[in-house]
Amino acid sequence: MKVLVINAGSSSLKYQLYEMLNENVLASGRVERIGMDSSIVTHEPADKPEVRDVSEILDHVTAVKRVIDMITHKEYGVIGSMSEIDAVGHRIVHGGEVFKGSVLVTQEVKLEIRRLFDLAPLHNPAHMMGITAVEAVMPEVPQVVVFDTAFHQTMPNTSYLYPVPTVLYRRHKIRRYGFHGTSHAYVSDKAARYLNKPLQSLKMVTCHIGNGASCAAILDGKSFDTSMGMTPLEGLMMGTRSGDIDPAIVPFVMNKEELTLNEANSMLNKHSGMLAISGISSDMREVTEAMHEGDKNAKLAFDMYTYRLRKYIGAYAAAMNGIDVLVFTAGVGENSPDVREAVCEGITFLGIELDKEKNRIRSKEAREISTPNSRIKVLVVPTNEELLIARDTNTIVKELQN
Ligand SMILES: Nc1ncnc2c1ncn2[C@@H]1O[C@H](COP(=O)(O)OP(=O)(O)O)[C@@H](O)[C@H]1O
Ligand SMILES: CC(=O)OP(=O)(O)O
Ligand SMILES: [Mg+2]
Repeated sequence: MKVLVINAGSSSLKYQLYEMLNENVLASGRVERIGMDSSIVTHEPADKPEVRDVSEILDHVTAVKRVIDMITHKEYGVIGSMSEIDAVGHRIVHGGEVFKGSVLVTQEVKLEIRRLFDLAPLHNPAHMMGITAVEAVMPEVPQVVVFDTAFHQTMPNTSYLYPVPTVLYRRHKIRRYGFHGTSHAYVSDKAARYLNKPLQSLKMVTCHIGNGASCAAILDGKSFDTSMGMTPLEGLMMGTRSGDIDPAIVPFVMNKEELTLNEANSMLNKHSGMLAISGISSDMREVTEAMHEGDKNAKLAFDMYTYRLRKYIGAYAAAMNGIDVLVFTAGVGENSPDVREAVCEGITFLGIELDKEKNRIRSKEAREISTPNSRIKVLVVPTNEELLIARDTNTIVKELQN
């Protein structure tokens, strides 16, 4: 079976085409700047050179058509025609309390995703555009949706409720949902396999630190707590998101600076985090580089970022009454030895002993970076959200065919 995985954002659409027989990626790529004056299309076939193209792509339907053109192209395509695509799997950020696992797209499912627009205004409307675009271009092809929130639906109410009037939960479903669930699920499973131990027997903290960043406490193989909340704003300090702050700051600043709701939201989501503190960039590479060149604000941003991460790891070790495995993943977690070292060197009392040389080795494989004596195993596990989406899509569509 061939599965096309789509991660649609408001102005971008990323894709991967899988052959599920051997879980090979046939091609991947992205359309960026949808709806802007010049959109950029990047297509990476597995065995051919990368293709880049700048053109005008005004909406998601056109973007999906371009993707199909790319993967079926005579020269740089990887399949003969669109009819070879058996199913499409989508990443959906918010599944609320309704979706506890991946499902086939039906009218009802689409209605539910629409009902969740309120809870994820930046993400879910864009995903819906992806779904309707695929429907328009490939009406016969079954689609499956895989939710970032689903893995965290196992959290106990002590983890997911906020200490605010309970009417807010009953009326508006205000609670912690957590995100990056597909990634936390993938890397925790992979880490247990790497260590050759049953996942259920390990107390794990997984750190998905990319542009968005979240930690999860994994107990008995299930999500027990996670740092993102009702929206992907809570928790760790991120590229442009503040993470945890005193909630009283919001009405205070709105009043003092005469900010609208949108402006306040934008301040915390787009103009905070590492970008705000470093004054340089939201990108950890640029911040680290500036820090090594002696920039004080970059160093402060780096120190705050790693300090806040250590606090969460400590909190989750306490929450689970122990920790056996610490996992780093996503853009920063997989590629920044500086961040991993700063985090691990600050929590040695927990029983972490980092092998500094191993930590500096670059690799795309899952690997251990703690010493043999370290009581807590520290691993770097490259995430693969797309593969899990492809697997779920494959399973659900196969069941449909039987
Ligand atoms: N070599 C590197 N060193 C430090 N940070 C890196 C490196 N490569 C990537 N990153 C960080 O990874 C972040 C992107 O992570 P990623 O998981 O790809 O994000 P997204 O949330 O967009 O999927 C970038 O902002 C960058 O800071
Ligand atoms: C939910 C979320 O924060 O996603 P991303 O890391 O892709 O921004
Ligand atoms: Mg990501």
